[in-house]
Amino acid sequence: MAVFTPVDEADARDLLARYPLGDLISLRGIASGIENTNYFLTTGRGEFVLTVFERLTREQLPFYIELMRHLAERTVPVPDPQATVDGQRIAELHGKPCAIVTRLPGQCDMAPAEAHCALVGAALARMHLAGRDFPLRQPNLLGLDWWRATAPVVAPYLGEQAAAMLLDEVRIQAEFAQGATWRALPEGPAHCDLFRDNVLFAGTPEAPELGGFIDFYFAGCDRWLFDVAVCLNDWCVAPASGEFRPALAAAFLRAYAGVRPFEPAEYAAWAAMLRAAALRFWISRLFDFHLPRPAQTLTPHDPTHFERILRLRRTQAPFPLP
Ligand SMILES: Nc1ncnc2c1ncn2[C@@H]1O[C@H](COP(=O)(O)OP(=O)(O)O)[C@@H](O)[C@H]1O
Ligand SMILES: N[C@@H](CCOP(=O)(O)O)C(=O)O
Repeated sequence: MAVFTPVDEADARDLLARYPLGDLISLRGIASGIENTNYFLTTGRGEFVLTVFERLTREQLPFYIELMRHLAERTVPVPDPQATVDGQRIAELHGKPCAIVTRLPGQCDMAPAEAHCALVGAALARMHLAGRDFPLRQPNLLGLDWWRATAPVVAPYLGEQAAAMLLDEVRIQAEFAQGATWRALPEGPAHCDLFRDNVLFAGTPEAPELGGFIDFYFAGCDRWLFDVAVCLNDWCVAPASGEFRPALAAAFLRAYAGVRPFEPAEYAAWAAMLRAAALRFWISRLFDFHLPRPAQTLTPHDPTHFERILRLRRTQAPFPLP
């Protein structure tokens, strides 16, 4: 359950008094999610999501909030942060920063078909292109520097072989990030966590329509190919083994490349990037599993899933880019 900060109707009314969004009609806590407190908020002007930020500070939020605003303005389907009557998109509730964003239609689909993968691939490429003129810069805060700092912290919780693989992969990724191929990769604002639970679909399972992308709070400027690799490792694999499902991977990559064709450096970097994406989530899952935050009440995600995926990506040829 992801309501860390309880919000009652009186709180919501007080908050809404600062926004031109009409009166409160209903307020309902959202059970899923692991980072923030989220409520569905219905007002006289429509349906919104109220997020109370549990981890991010007010100073860290403008990058995420302005990025969503920038993308929404360019018709990428993402939550649109609403402004108060005095033009602020970040407010405060119970001493924590909060935001009200538009509610996107649909639900996530944890068993996607080719049609879902194609919709997400094309929209991800559109999102990357739409972010090119976004003026704020913030690195992916869970990128290489964080892997280097955190891998030695979590390695003692692993067996000898797994710890050796973890530290070896961090070393390889650090070398890779020093090279000309990495420097030539196109980059810009990236979602960095576009897993199946962060994409909503309307329509029907047979004829899905994209509701949009949510949960931008791990976003940062990174190589666009990293976003593609994060998606491939989640959307296009058999859940038990982590092996690629070729039809899903092909549908995703073809749709992405149909909007933004891959560049030569991206072909050269693809195998390393699939490993980087597996490493990123293996480390964060190990960290959440072995060193949970004091207030964390949720079951952490299984780290061994990404250990398995990393091992596969280190030993098998990658699914080819089109
Ligand atoms: N803008 C939105 N539109 C519709 N549903 C949303 C929106 N934002 C969040 N949700 C719902 O809230 C859930 C948790 O949100 P999420 O951002 O993933 O939380 P967390 O950051 O805590 O992981 C999502 O799975 C989705 O059901
Ligand atoms: N996608 C990450 C966990 C981040 O959680 P989210 O609910 O905020 O997307 C993982 O699967 O490890």
